[in-house]
Amino acid sequence: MGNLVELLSSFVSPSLNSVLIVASVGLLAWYYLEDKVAYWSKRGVPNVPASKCIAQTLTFLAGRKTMNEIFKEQYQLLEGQKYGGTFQGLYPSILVRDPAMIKEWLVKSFSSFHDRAPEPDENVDKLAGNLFQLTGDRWRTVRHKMSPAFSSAKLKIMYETLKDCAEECNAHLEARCASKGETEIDIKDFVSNYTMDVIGACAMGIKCNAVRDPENCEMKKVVKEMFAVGWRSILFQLLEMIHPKLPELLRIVPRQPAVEQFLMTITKNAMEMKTKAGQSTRKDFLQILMNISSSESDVTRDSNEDLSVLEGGVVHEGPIFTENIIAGVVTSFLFAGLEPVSAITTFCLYELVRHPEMQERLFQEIQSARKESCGEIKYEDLKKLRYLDQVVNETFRKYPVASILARNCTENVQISGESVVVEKGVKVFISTYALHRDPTFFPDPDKFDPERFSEENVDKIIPGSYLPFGDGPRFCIAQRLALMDVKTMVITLVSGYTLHTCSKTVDHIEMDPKAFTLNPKGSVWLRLKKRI
Ligand code: HEM
Repeated sequence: MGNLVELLSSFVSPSLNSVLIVASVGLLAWYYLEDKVAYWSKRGVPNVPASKCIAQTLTFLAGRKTMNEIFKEQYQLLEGQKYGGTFQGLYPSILVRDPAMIKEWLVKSFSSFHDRAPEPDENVDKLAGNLFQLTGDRWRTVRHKMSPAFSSAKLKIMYETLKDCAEECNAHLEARCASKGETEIDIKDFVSNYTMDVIGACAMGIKCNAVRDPENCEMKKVVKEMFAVGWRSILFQLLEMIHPKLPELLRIVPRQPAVEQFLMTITKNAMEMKTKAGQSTRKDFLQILMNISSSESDVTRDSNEDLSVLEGGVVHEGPIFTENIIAGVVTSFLFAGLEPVSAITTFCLYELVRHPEMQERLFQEIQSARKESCGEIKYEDLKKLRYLDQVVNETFRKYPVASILARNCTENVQISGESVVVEKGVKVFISTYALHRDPTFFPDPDKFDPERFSEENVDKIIPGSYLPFGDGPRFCIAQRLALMDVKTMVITLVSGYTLHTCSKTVDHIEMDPKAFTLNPKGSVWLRLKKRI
């Protein structure tokens, strides 16, 4: 080969030589790119062209559009299709639109779509050993062992923690209302402090003091950093667009190393403190993980969760609850538990301000539950609050905070009734934001209407069209905790205060284009008036 190049070179001038080399490289690159971008067209699959997808991702990275809007645009471009091809950079992915197909892929065909992404390299990303990112049997084992942490018995204990945190919020608000009987407040920030206290206590058994002393809450700062879209996360995504494994090869993680360091250290310190303190009766997530790790777990199977699919596979043998896995799982709970819960609570309170009649109906419902329960809303009473359930469900419909579901195709699968084969490695996306705002499934989607979830109407919702917590064996492990968390805060505020607009309340909440979840942009101001 070397001789051939030399021979050819002797016939052409050096400048012609360079032109030939550049042209050949260009031609090869063209064939490579052409093959990539024509992936779906060659297979006869309707698709959003790669050029459009790349342009959309760049608008997200430039902070001009939210990821939800982009997926909604793609969903609309594929109008009339059950699914369609899209691209993540140069790599093919599928956006599923049809609720029946969504159900099938998330639930029935789970064995072909059991991961969210290919297995990460934990040597590069030390926190990658968490439930979101774990794959295959290791995910199966961790999920199986962690599920009992969300059983009814454990939730009942956590409810007491939630109530303590809500009490602290109430004391803070009462102090603010002391002179005038009312106060104006950035409810987004306030609720996020409450959520920080709750999740710090539930995840690690630590007191974050975010409500009492927000300025000095280190954990809150770190969580903010974790979610911030900075140059690292932008670079990470640009590299991923070229090749999904490129960031890993270049040892780039989407967050600052200091964040990782802080979280590893705080988990390690908390573990050391717990070990020193001896066997604790507290059942925060870290304690449960430590118990599993030392094979002293006293957790029992949660009868409410169907683990049959999990049990269908091989449960991983051998020690997997390493320090990194424990840190990964527990910190993923911190992140999963903070932004979505505080965002949904904020949206819910904002809608209640916009709909005073709903606020009043909710207040009456809570009051009568209190009367029946000697003045206190107990864990068991939560399920009696039907209207609260409707209001919260409708908030999740209009604002599905975790609005994009992702799966990685783990083996070639033929689409039912079609010749198209989804190849191993193709990413699958579901935009709950687009589904929840599709008038086919939810008429007049911009209207906040809790009646969609009334006893008479709830059965009209098409299975697979309403998925605030995902579906199938990988649905949100903490769904019931999240609902309890949101409801406790709403009960506290609606019971003690009437919620109103103030001069700083916006007419329409804009979404933060820099957030990965659906999150209000900027502050959300409300006026709280103490009930007498
Ligand atoms: C409003 C609150 C929340 C919402 C809307 C929400 C939503 C979701 C969604 C949509 C998924 C993906 C499901 C799927 O792919 O099918 C998920 C997964 C997950 N969530 Fe949540 N979540 C919330 C709160 C929480 C909390 C409080 C925690 C932890 C304490 C948590 C922990 C997790 C974990 C660990 C997963 C990954 C589960 C797995 O892959 O096995 N989430 N959540």
